[in-house]
Amino acid sequence: MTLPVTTEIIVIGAGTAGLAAVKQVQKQTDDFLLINAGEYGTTCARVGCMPSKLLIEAANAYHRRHCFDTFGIRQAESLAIDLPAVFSRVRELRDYYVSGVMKSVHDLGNRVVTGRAKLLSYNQVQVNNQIFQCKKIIIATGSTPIVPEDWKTLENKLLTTDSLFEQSDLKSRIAVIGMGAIGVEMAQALSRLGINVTAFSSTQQLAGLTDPEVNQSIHQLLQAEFPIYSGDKAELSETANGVLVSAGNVSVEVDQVVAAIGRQANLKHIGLECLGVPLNDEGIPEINPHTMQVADLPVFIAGDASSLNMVLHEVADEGRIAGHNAVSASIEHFCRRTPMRIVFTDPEIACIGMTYEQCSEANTLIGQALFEDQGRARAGQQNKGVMRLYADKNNGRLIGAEMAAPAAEHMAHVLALAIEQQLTIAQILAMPIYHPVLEEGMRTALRQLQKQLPTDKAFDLSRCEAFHSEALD
Ligand SMILES: Cc1cc2nc3c(=O)[nH]c(=O)nc-3n(C[C@H](O)[C@H](O)[C@H](O)COP(=O)(O)OP(=O)(O)OC[C@H]3O[C@@H](n4cnc5c(N)ncnc54)[C@H](O)[C@@H]3O)c2cc1C
Ligand SMILES: NC(=O)c1ccc[n+]([C@@H]2O[C@H](COP(=O)([O-])OP(=O)(O)OC[C@H]3O[C@@H](n4cnc5c(N)ncnc54)[C@H](O)[C@@H]3O)[C@@H](O)[C@H]2O)c1
Repeated sequence: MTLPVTTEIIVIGAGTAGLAAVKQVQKQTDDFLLINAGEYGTTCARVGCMPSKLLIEAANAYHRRHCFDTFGIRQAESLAIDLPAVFSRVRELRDYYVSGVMKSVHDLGNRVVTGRAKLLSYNQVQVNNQIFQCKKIIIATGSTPIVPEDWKTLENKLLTTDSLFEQSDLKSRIAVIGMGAIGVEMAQALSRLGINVTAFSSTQQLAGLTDPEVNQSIHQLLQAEFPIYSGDKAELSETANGVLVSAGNVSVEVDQVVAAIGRQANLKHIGLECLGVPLNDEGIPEINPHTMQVADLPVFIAGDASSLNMVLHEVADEGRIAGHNAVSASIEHFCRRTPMRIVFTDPEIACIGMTYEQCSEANTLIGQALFEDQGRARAGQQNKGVMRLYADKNNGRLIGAEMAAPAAEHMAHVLALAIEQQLTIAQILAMPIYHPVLEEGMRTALRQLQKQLPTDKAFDLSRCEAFHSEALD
């Protein structure tokens, strides 16, 4: 082995978190190295957010044909899906998104080292038989789909989102195992693309929802499109023709399986044992979510690797916090944003702020809106789903929301801002809401909350002074 190479900062992992950390580090110094193993281009652009949304867009576009007749558009039955063409577009646009990331990595020039990093101590990293000595280490190694050892023998009958978007065609019967965000998104998309999908969920709760009303609503809507067996862990065994999926007393034979049973942090073989801090069952040390620091060591863990919140905007924040603290004279604490998760099913699922489960029953009021009869939703044949808003009984503030509703992705952002700003229901109702928009549904839920509060129920508008002009007053 050659003499150690010294550098100020080492960032391990060129994903969204790692690249965000590098950007932050570059504000102070160019004395850093970015070490990456595996493919460049980030999980988000390569095999995550972007290709999954591309597949969903194609599936939803095709699915719209079911309401064409209602709109007076005929001969929808002559439309057909061309799966190879669908996947080809997914990859073409995916490659475009990836190329943007590749350019930013390329611009880092010889600051980038390709190879698998392993920690030797809190200030030494080994890559390709070379030792690098540094002052601070940022670990942003991402996560990997969980695949039980005995499922791996199924080889190409078993897909994950790492392989799904590489397919040029799919077999006709697919089981999706796990109904978290990935499972519900992919099961609905594949079903809408004409695949005979059967879904399995070990829990009754879909996509992390905790509100039983919202969960029941989306469960019924999805169940109308494909069967969902929930409550038991699925087990797989190979058959001559495919795979037998068994859960409780249900057994279904399929051609292929998509495993969506969660993701695990890529920390297993990185050598965290050398840090001398306790590791949990998943091999993860305690990480301060406001600093991203591990204990009081010069080591930070950010992004999916931290397992704190595997969604992109949080992952990017964690990278920035870690990068900032790695080059700062002292460790700074940062507030985290209002929690927000959006799952791109139709209707979309969203959870903002406190979940139903986190709200105290004694201190929480609930306002609800059903979208079945909502004006704009009916106009667009999107009239399904429910929104539930939670307010603090004591101060009238909005504290959380769960929904499965059309355009939830947009309403979620408005609600997140309101929660972040600690607005009361009366203050939120003071904003203008246009007509006819889906947000009028949200106003229904807000008004329901307002009626339960001891504040002014009569008017959404606040009172002002008279103008003392006959014409205006
Ligand atoms: C199918 C799917 C859909 C998703 N959809 C959404 C969505 O709609 N919205 C949303 O907000 N989030 C979504 N996510 C989550 C989001 O994509 C991830 O949270 C995010 O991409 C994780 O970024 P990261 O930087 O932590 O990891 P990554 O982008 O995975 O980067 C980690 C990098 O580290 C490298 N690495 C690993 N080990 C080592 C090592 N020992 N040495 C050197 N390098 C190493 C890896 O090869 C990789 O290049 C989705 C995820 C998936 C899988
Ligand atoms: N729209 C989005 O924001 C989005 C989309 C996709 C993924 N993601 C992120 O990716 C991460 C991973 O997503 P995920 O859906 O893979 O994981 P998850 O942990 O959210 O869900 C996995 C589900 O599989 C179930 N399960 C586990 N073993 C099972 C078995 N043997 N049989 C049946 N069910 C089983 C679990 O009970 C759980 O409900 C999430 O944390 C999410 O943050 C986000």
